[in-house]
Amino acid sequence: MAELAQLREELDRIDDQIAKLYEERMRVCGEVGEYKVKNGRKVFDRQRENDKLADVASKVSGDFNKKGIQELYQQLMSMSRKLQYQQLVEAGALGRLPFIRISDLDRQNARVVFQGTEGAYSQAAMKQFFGENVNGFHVRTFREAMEAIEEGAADYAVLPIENSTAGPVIEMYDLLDEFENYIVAETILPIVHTLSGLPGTELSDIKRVYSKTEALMQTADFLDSHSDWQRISVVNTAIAAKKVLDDNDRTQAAVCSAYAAKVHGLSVLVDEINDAEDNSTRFIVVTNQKVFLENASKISIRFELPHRSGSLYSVLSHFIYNDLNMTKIESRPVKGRPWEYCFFVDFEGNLEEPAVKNAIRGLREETQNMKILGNY
Ligand SMILES: C=C(O[C@@H]1C=C(C(=O)O)C=C[C@H]1O)C(=O)O
Repeated sequence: MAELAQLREELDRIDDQIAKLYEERMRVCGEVGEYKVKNGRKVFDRQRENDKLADVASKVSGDFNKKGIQELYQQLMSMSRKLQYQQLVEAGALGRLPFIRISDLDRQNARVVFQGTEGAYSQAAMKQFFGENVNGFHVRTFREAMEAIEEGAADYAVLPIENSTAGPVIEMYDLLDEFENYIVAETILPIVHTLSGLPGTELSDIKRVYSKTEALMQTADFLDSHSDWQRISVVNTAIAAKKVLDDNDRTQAAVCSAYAAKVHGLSVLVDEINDAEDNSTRFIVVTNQKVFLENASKISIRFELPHRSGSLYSVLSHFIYNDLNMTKIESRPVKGRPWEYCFFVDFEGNLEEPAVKNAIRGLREETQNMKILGNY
């Protein structure tokens, strides 16, 4: 058996050839890139790549090597594409994205919709973003809010997308996918729950506590210290507050925001009863136009991928290669196609930056049904 040093020398000789061939291949890819820039051709050619993978696999023996050379070529072709996308940037041929830059949102005159009722956290988020005097109205469901935007009954909707402790609002991702509405802003609202009741209520009077299931869960430690209180779920924290007022009963209390308590004429009996001190919810501001603020710094996109090993890995390389910081990824099943997934990715950037345009160009060509959900 040969010595290790000897074997390594042999590998070095082989690698010298591979490195030279790699450079030569990339040089030719650059020429292909020039041709494509000149003739307005797409960088990615799926058919050609599939043929190439089949061809190289047929030239080696054994499953292990067939798989290995295919992986290697996927990587090689991905580098080749990146070189060509870079050539597009240099030639100023990245094109225009179908989004219009604006300098401000008209917060004063906007008509804004939120889901829930008077005193809901969504309403607080709306006021936080649009101001106390906002021209707002509420609907019963998230879908109705999306419809109001799509139809133009409202200019903007303020909708929850993620809670710091409970995670994503899954329904919102499906609705963003379904509707032609776009995210133009986001606002993070600290969620501070109170125990509220009729003015003059003593804690010793209370027998029943009403709230939304999630709010009861987020205040479980506090409620556990009053284990004789019965916990009852209703659809919304603000509706719980309204019920306590309507029933005019001191044996009842609600877990709701201080704002909901105020709106429904209740007194805060105990403030800040949530278990996690930093409990907060991220709300998005949605509209029916493809616009983005000039200082926008975060982009949300969705796309589908072929059901093939390595496809997500290959697509995510566009963020790494363009030095873009990916901040979030979610996956959701594709409707009507069992076990296929659509991905929602957030990353930092503005649609006018070349690195962003470059990544989006690559992603659009290499994924299916890519949609920009907004830059905000
Ligand atoms: C080089 C080309 O561009 C891309 C890269 C390929 C490669 O590196 O072999 C193949 C197809 C294209 O997706 C080409 O079109 O031939």
